[in-house]
Order: sequence, then C-alpha cells, then structure tokens
Amino acid sequence: MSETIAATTELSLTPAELAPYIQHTKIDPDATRDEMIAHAQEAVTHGFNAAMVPASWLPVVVAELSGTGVEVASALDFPTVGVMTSAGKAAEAAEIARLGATQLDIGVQVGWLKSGRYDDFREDIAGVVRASGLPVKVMLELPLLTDAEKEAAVELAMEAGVAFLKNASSGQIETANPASVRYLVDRARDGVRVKASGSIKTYRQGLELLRAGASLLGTSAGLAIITDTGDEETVSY
Ligand SMILES: O=C[C@H](O)COP(=O)(O)O
Repeated sequence: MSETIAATTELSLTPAELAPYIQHTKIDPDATRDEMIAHAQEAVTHGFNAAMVPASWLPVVVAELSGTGVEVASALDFPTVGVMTSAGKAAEAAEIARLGATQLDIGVQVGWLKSGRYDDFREDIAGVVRASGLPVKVMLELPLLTDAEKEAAVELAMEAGVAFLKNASSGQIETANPASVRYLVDRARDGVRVKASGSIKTYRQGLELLRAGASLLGTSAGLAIITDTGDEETVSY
C-alpha cells in the first residue's frame, strides 16, 4: 500500500503517477462477469492500488488478481451505508475476509451517532474490525454531521480500530475536497490514514486531494484520471 503523503502543495505527480493511490472502483449493480474481470485486469495494467468491487464478485476478482500485488477491496452495507444490523455487518465482514478481500470499507450508523448512542456507534464499527481482521476504512459522511458529531465520529472510529478515515461514501454525499481531507488528516493518529472519496473525476482534483494529505483516492473514474491532461480544469466543491 502507498505510504502516507505529507500534506504539501509541492507534491508533483503526473496523471499516470496517481495510479498507485487510486482504488479503482466498480460497483455498478449491472456489471457482468466479463466487465469485472476487465476491471481487475485494468488495475494490474495501470498499477492501481486496488480493485474495489462488490462482495458478490470477490471470488472472480480475487482469482484474477492472485499474485499480482494489487489489493482487493470491498464494501459492506453499500450503497445503503450503515443501516444493516451490527451482527449482519460482522457476519458479512467475516465472509468478505474469507473470500479473499484484503481491505474493507464500511458505512457508519449516522442516526445512532445523532441519537447519542456513542457506545453502539463505536461497537458497530469495532465488530467489523474484529470479524474481518482486515484494514477497515470507515465512511464518515461528514456533510451529514454537525461539528460536534464530526469530532465524535472521528474519535469513536479510531477507538474502534479503523485503519482509514474516509470523508464520504460517494459523490451523492460529498464531492471529495481538500478541506475535508485536511480535517481528517489533522485528527488521524497512531498510523490511521485518510482516503478521499466522492466524485473524484479529474487528475487535478486527485492531485489536490493528495496534496491535502490523502493517502488513497476512491474513484470509479480511475482510467480517466490517469490519462487526464486537463491541467487547466477548475474544480468546484
Ligand atoms: O470509494 C469509492 C467510491 O464509491 C467512488 O465512487 P464514485 O467514483 O462514484 O464517487
């Protein structure tokens, strides 16, 4: 996995050099077996950090990526994000690990946080960390939270043992932006790192997020990003 990048505006990478930071994501519900295999092969060909795929496609993708060094990531309780029971999440997490994923993204129960159920919120995440034994990336859905809830969510997630803090699950919640990345980077400790996610579509956008301190970029536009020459493109958040 890529090393943490110190937040710096000096970071200079070509579009192709962003590949080792990109989690190449394919979560379309109608993706076919051939498309999932092609997706895995793209991850190898272009040197992406990981192929991120639905759990139901893990057997196919794990077989395709065996011995390549490309991480196989999956997500549970997605795209609904957070609403499965804690027991259901833990069971699915164990199954995802058994199927050969090497990383796992998970939603959080935002409503429990907002209801003050902090112990339940933490244990919901911790149960997945324990059951999977995998590095867990927690999707915090920052725009849905008040300032106090953001502070609590970050702290409780780290207490639960996550490996990565992630600003949001998708662009429907938040377009990944440097301010959210810096917010998480400033609070991450004990080796916890930050994954940026949500409508990352251009090279310039990806580079800005890495400069803000993100260690990984989750995106379904990996191919477009590494071939993007749009230096002049402006990014609005
Ligand atoms: O973590 C990865 C996200 O699901 C990426 O989705 P997106 O490219 O549609 O924003």
